[in-house]
Amino acid sequence: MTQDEMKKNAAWAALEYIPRHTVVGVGTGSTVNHFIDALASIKTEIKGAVSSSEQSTIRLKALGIAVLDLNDIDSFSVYVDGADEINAQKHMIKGGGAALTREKIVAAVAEKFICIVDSTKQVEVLGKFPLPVEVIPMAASHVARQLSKLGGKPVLRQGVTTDNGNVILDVHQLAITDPLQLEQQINNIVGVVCNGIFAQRGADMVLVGAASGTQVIR
Ligand SMILES: O=C(CO)[C@H](O)[C@H](O)COP(=O)(O)O
Repeated sequence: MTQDEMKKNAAWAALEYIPRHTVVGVGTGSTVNHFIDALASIKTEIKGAVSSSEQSTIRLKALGIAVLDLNDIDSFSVYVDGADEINAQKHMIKGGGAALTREKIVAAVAEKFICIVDSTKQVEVLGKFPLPVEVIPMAASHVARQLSKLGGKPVLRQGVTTDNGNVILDVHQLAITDPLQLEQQINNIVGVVCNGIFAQRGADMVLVGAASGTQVIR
């Protein structure tokens, strides 16, 4: 089974956990693209979606799913998104697709975060995947210096501007043994908009697509 087939299995398995007649939170990425396809199959049974990126919005609308403004919604039940890495505590690194800030915002409003991944994303310690940090462009050098002091090797992601008009620093060589603390520490650097550690708001449930079937971790 290919990695993409494992992603697809996890994504379609999420349908079972989507409450009907409500708004659904939708993440970003290739795994989520499969989830959007799955969501289209029940589009008449949901009220619409809140999207975490322009990319997902385009796909949702193309498949006839209404996209709602987060500011018009007080709360909703379920947010479904992928991850670049996830540990046993359901803490994640996200932002490989540069959508981390909007993902964190939409996830914050959801009652439940369902993470859909293939089994290659499961790790013991976060940090092998370079940690994405969204930064105000004029602060990029300052933030890079501060991230270096934390032991990381920040690299500006070339040719990428986020949906919010910012840049991404990918921080290599971090062994993230205390995700909660590092998430907060990086947030405190002036010029940082958001970092890709999702520990304060981790996942509530993980669906792991593997060759042997889809595993549910609660
Ligand atoms: O955080 C993300 C986008 O910002 C994605 O969820 C993450 O990069 C995983 O992507 P994929 O499903 O393509 O492997």
